Amino acid sequence: SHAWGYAANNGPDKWCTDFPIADGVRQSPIDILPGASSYDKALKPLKLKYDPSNCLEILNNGHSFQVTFADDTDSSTLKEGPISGIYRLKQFHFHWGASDDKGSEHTVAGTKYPAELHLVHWNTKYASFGEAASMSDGLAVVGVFLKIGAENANLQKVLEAFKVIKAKGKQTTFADFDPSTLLPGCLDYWTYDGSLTTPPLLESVTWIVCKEPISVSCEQMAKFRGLLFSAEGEAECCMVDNYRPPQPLKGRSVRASFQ
Ligand SMILES: CCN[C@H]1CN(CCOCC)S(=O)(=O)c2sc(S(N)(=O)=O)cc21
Ligand SMILES: [Zn+2]
Repeated sequence: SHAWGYAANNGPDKWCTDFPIADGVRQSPIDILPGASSYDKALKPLKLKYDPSNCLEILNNGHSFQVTFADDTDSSTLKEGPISGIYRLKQFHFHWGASDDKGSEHTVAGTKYPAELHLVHWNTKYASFGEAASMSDGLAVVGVFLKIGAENANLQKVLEAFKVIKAKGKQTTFADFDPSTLLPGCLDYWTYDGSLTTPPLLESVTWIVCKEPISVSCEQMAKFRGLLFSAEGEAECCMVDNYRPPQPLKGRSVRASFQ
């Protein structure tokens, strides 16, 4: 069986063949309906603490690009919010479209954003990321929407690395980056129980989606679209539309940390 991707022959509508959980009860992303979400006053503010020295490398994995972090200590963590305990930052990555009218995975009352940032954390009650990824409370992903506007200076360092990770399988060292510079000023969020949005689609994610987007310029979005799904020597295939569409809610409730 050919590897999964986002094309017509291996994209989201085909994933259920190799990953039957694609039709599961807590799949992500979803369309968030603010009017149907319930304010929960027990939800705490997000407590995010990131140490830039934990930043290791940036790589093109053929599905997105991701920045990976050292996760052998509690120096880059997510606490409070809807979760209990300590979750460590493992990596962040993005999803985006071929044009500015699509690209995010979560949508808000049907509105698609041009891109979405995911900060992936794992529950330290488990011995490793790999073990946590298979547990119902194993992962917590913070999602941040990107909206077309002013150039985002905090993205420049990431964009500059693209020239050396253009093709699938390329990676390079990436140091001293503080992912908190990519968070919006207001950390109001929606939260619900979901899954990875790519295979293996594990139903182990507490989703925390920020209401406020961060900005990205259309020139910066053009650079995202200059990355390739394809490896060196293969026919070039632009890395665009690497997003899964919203999935059925199947009775789940979405809580809001704000009124
Ligand atoms: C391209 C593969 N993407 C996966 C890779 N990982 C999963 C691998 O787990 C097996 C042990 S991951 O936990 O880093 C992760 S988080 C998200 S998302 N879009 O839902 O934030 C996708 C993925
Ligand atoms: Zn993602």
